[in-house]
Amino acid sequence: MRIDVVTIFPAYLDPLREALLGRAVERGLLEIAVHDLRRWTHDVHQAVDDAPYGGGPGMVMRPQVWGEALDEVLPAGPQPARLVVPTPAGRPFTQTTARAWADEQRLVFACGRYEGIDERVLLDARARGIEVDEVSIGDYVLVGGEVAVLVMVEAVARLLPGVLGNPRSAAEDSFSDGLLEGPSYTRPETWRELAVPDVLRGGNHAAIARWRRDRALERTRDRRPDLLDALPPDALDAADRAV
Ligand SMILES: Nc1cc(-c2cccs2)n[nH]1
Repeated sequence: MRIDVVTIFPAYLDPLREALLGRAVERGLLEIAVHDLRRWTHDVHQAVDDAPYGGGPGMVMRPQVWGEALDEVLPAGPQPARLVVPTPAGRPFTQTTARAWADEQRLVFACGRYEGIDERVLLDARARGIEVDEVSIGDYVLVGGEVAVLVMVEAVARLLPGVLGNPRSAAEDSFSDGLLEGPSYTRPETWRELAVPDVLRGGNHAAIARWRRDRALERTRDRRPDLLDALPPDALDAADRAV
């Protein structure tokens, strides 16, 4: 997978070179290119935004600059690319989104200001046959899209083959079965007079699986009842419903 990010703050994306993602890039499991949007300005001030038509606070990012940037980064023609625009006004980005995008050849992220990018940039991209997704990472407002891109790139990249040490991690993490993950423990067996649950220290794998499922169901019911409501009718068996 190749990921391109267009932003006026390229350094904000440096964390993508660190740790797990940095190693995945070094190993050629994915490519990440970050582009400074100001490269496509032609005025001495390198202006990337302007006052909104119709008035109102803040600034809107100019279509000419974005148009030239995306013409270069996302050339027209038959390429399986997806343009992702983070915005508080977007559709929710979820683990389902991350899994779908993990199958893409190319993802191009456009980091805009909170007040947004001129709508015509998205209309033009769609008119050129490009899939455009406006997505939100949560119901709160950031200043720019860069942090949202870091979140989404990490959520997608960890699903790519070879990126995680143990592929079971991605298969069994929260949301993989529609539930939140339950509590985890490691050594020592007792810490500050708090003991690891006995069942986890025994060798009964069926009992451990049951205990973990029960804790996941309890936690999901307590913190995210909406996820329980969204489960398919046959997702919970009699033992689950007894929790
Ligand atoms: N979920 C979410 C996205 C955003 C922004 C994207 C671009 C500027 S602000 N805020 N909150």
